[in-house]
Amino acid sequence: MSKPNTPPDDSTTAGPTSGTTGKTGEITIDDLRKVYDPNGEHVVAVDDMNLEVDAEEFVAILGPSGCGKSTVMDCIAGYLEPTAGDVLVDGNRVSEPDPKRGVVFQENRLFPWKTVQENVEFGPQMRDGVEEGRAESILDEMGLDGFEDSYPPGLSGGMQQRAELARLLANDPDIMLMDEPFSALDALTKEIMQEKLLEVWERDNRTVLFITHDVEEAILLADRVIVMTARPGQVKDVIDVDIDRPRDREVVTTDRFTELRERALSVIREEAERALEQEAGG
Ligand SMILES: Nc1ncnc2c1ncn2[C@@H]1O[C@H](COP(=O)(O)OP(=O)(O)OP(=O)(O)O)[C@@H](O)[C@H]1O
Repeated sequence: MSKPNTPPDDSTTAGPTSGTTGKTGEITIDDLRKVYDPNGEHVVAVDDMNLEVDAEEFVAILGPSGCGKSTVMDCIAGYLEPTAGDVLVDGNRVSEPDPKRGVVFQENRLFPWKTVQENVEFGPQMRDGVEEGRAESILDEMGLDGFEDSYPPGLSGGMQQRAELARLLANDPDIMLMDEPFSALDALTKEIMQEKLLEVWERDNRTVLFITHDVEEAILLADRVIVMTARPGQVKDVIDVDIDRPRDREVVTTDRFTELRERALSVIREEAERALEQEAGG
């Protein structure tokens, strides 16, 4: 990648902060366009996408399948270079991955040949060394006390995702980029993970960008829900989730939650139908 990236890839360096707030983790997506061109196919995944995410905000992204959600996230992570436009974090153009922008996918990226604790310590070890007792305390918080020496393949799906979250937190990220992180989990485990994430976020206030297909999950967790259009993806609707925090599962039974869910569903339905028409049209 050719574009300059101002902050060095060093988590010990105090990075620039967001304006006058002193907070870090502000994301600016500015006229983002991403075109894939495998075998000359020219797939415009995202076009004219604009979005500001405040430092420490929790934003969920909903949208029809294939509308470019993961593409946007991969550009923020620094895995993909935009075709046009910019992605800025705290005012600096993103051009490569950085542990300050931690990513969680549906399938974990744990090393199967390393123990849970070794996985959690791997990131810090590669940079400035492991702080005594830190991995243990994060694992304890994730409910993995006693599983430090287990190998990931021997754990349940929910425990693997908790270990994945612990691995991410060990890097002390400003931004957590989460791409359908709980969608492969059973309903109960998913609820437990949502509560765990809310607990961690409400305490640490890191910026979270959370892709999901689950409208209830988006509204339960986020400050704002962004609904994207069918491909090429751009922002179709922004829903402010004006429900008090801390939130618990009871909020899903409230009238306000139902109103927000209906609004999100109707916008997504419209865009999902457009996406289907596009597919049918080739
Ligand atoms: N590496 C690639 N090469 C070619 N086309 C790609 C590539 N990656 C994604 N695409 C296409 O770009 C579009 C957007 O894909 P993307 O994965 O960002 O969408 P998404 O909204 O995350 O989808 P889903 O909800 O199904 O996960 C899709 O049409 C997809 O097929």
